[in-house]
Amino acid sequence: MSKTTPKRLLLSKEDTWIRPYFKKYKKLLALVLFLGLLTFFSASALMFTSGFLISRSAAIGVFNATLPAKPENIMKVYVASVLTRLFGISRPAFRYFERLGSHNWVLKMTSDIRLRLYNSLETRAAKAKQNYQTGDIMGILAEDIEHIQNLYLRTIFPTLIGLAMYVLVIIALGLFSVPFALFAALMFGVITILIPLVSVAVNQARIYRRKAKRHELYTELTDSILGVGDWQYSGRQAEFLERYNQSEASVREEEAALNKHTRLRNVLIQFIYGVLIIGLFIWAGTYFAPDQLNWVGAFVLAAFPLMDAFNPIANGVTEMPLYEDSAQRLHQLPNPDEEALKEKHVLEQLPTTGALSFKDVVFHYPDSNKLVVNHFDLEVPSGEVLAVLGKSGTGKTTLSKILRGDLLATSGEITIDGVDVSLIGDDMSKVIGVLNQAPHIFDTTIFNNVRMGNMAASDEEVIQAIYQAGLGPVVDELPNGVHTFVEEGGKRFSGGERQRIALARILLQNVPVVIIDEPTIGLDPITERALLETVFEVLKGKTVFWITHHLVSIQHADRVIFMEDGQVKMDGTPQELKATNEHFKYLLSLDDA
Ligand SMILES: Nc1ncnc2c1ncn2[C@@H]1O[C@H](COP(=O)(O)OP(=O)(O)OP(=O)(O)O)[C@@H](O)[C@H]1O
Repeated sequence: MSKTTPKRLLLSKEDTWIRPYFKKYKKLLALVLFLGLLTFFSASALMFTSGFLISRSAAIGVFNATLPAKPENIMKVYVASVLTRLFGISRPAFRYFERLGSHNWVLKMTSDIRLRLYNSLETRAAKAKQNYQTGDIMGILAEDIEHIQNLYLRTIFPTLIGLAMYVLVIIALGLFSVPFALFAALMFGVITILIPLVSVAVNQARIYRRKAKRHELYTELTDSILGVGDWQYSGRQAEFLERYNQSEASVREEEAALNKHTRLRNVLIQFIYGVLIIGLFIWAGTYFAPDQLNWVGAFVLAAFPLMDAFNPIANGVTEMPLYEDSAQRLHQLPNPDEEALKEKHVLEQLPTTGALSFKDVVFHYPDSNKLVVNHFDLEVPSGEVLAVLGKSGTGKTTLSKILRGDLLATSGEITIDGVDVSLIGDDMSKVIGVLNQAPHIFDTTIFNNVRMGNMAASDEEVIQAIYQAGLGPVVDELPNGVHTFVEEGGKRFSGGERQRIALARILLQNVPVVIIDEPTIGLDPITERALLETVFEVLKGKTVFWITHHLVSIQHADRVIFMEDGQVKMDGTPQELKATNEHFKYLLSLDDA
């Protein structure tokens, strides 16, 4: 949490998350405000007519059967009774429709914001995964968006309605007496303007603190629940509970301080009301002639419902810093509209030939400063088979994940046919296929597993890919052929056969680039060699990024690089390296053996 207050964003011109909805749903907003105004008008009018009715009835003795009632008096009482009934019905009716409208407005708007949040996170999934913990996103969804709902329901609507009532009441009083209207303007001004402003100034820091603590609580709790097994295995459940209870107590402490302030503020507001009501009583008592005293009761009673209109303003405005903080956090997310534009641009020119370019790429995992990829430079022409060798932990797999956009480079540029990989997004599966140690085999038929590579492919194309991947001899032996169920995880088939199913899927995907990350681990040398023969045969023409530890089939590579500490240490054709490089020769001899 920063101590300095950030530049105000909420409802400013730069606000792209909340302000635009005012325009988008402006008609419904105007209706809601109008209904709100009518609700309070009806409430005051109800009290006014009731006050008049009671005083008048008492004065003329309508209920006193011994006194004769004049027809004009009865008429006045009659009109007042009808109006009382009318306002008695219209007040809850307007309230109901105002609630319906305002909640409808807010739900529309928050559903738009949620969608926008999803798009924002989804368009840059890799970046989001790196930059936001799950708890962060929970915090945004649960806290920030809820705050924005409250911003409207508890602050903006009541404040606008309250201020409009304020103006109307002062004008109405001004018609009777300008000095008293000025006095009321001052009193109501203190309640609707001065107290809310002072309250927000006094509580701003505390509200930020409470929000930061609550957010920490969310993040911590989510992380801890996701890793609850670790807490249990390490026997530290008590420590976990202790930490959680401490965080919660600290949030409660802030809340208690805020509640105390709210109680004091409410007492002050009630006191000012008291002064105002007494003032109103005295003024009305002197203003109306002795035979018009029933208006006194009407005026005094009409003032009471105004409390309901003005009270929420102080509460709502005091919460502004909370909303401001939520607005700041939402604005830190990537702007989905801009991202969508970029992606649209990229979609029109999705890579087709597969020329790879790494320029000064640097990467470290968020929890470590070690540069796993360290100022890495490499150009791979389209159609080249590149073998990437190197000791365990030198960053080969990490580099391939950056290439696929699953991880976002800390700095540097990676492009395929000139297109920045981070912009390809969900379309990456149309550009890069992956054959790795553990291909995902779904619990369905061979045919369906392969079809997943390209749902638009025809049956013939699927079958062709299955045969190209060398599964012909296997499926021909099966009673149901390509429609045989693979069983869970493909356990009906051997490791080599599972890799061939994955290979068939890649063939159907028809991608320009394929990453091969040691798919032959665990296979016997004969199966390994046979699989690699098929792989390089069927992938001819594609750019292949082949991560390997040993040199079986290395003759299929056009070029070999050695990685060390996240950099290229050696680079050449297999023939060149065989002639010049001792380490390469040594590895070859190991494989031959
Ligand atoms: N998710 C992760 N978080 C933190 N560090 C990681 C993560 N994944 C990998 N590393 C670290 O990054 C370094 C490079 O790992 P990487 O898997 O890219 O190496 P590699 O060369 O592919 O290794 P191998 O040949 O064994 O597969 C290692 O030190 C590894 O411990």
